[in-house]
Amino acid sequence: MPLVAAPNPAGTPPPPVAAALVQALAESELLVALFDACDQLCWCNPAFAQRFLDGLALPVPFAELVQHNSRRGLGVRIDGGDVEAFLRDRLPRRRRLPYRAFEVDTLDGRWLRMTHTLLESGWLLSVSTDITELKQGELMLRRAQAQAEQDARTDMLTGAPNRRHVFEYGLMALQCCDLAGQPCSVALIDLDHFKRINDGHGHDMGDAVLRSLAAQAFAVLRNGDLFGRIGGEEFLLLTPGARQEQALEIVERLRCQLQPLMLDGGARLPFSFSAGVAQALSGDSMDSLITRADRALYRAKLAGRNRTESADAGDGSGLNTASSS
Ligand SMILES: Nc1nc2c(ncn2[C@@H]2O[C@H](COP(=O)(O)OP(=O)(O)OP(=O)(O)O)[C@@H](O)[C@H]2O)c(=O)[nH]1
Repeated sequence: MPLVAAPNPAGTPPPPVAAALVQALAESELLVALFDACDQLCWCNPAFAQRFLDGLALPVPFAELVQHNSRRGLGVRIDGGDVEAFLRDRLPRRRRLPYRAFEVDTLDGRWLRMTHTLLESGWLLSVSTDITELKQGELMLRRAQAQAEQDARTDMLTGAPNRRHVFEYGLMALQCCDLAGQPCSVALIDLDHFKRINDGHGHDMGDAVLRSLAAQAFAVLRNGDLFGRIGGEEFLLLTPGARQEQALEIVERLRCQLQPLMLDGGARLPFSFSAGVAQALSGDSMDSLITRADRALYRAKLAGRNRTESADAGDGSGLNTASSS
């Protein structure tokens, strides 16, 4: 007999509709459960039973259901793993709102989106959907996005921050130091006769030298310092909070301790760099600051390389010379 639409679709369905509803719940992949006013699980559909009942006979108290599934390694993941504390916290809160929707992850690594509807009778209808695949996709997307953001800031050859990131971080550091009345210095670092290394040992060996310099620089950095690659064989060390003399000390420590590249067979390929150090003046941009460091670097190259020169009045800074070789 064809079903006739009920005059009040929200009211009690006629028996055939009620039977169809129960059948639909039985076949559904949704996890459906009904808890009575004393929080005993009184009815659930097969999907829920298969997942959480594991032979438990109904009615079963909510607390027992949680304990049972926690022991089986299938229950809700509980921070700190203290099931009793979880129950003490949750039991009074389960019926505070007429409707709640939330996500939980379970001990077997799956995710559920759950809804709790408090019925007028005081019973609680729980309907859950497995959203594990959705969550995994979301996680992969988040990881890919974080990786893309990291790649956009990183020089792929050396793993050091790239030019864009150095300039962005540098501008921020300049502004912060200026506001705080703190010094901020940079060292422009340029490998010496790098063309000769490329020509004499090959481009790959040149690449290995670039990587070696970056790795050795990371080892001398202080918290808040940044060492990045801003050009082919040109690097910038940014030292927020450091005066010119302190930046000079840091770069000199790196220069004097620089280890040669170890080649196959135990041979060593020594390399060096020259550097120019400059301290920011109020209102300096990254460009104006680097221009002064570049003039100091130029003098270091002219003076024979493998040395560090500091910006002085002649470079437009008005600061004293503090060179080292
Ligand atoms: N291996 C390698 N070489 C690079 C890279 N980027 C730039 N170079 C090389 O770096 C060399 C820079 O040469 P120059 O500008 O003449 O400088 P230099 O030989 O270091 O001489 P000085 O700076 O005057 O001491 C060029 O031969 C470039 O091809 C890179 O990513 N890898």
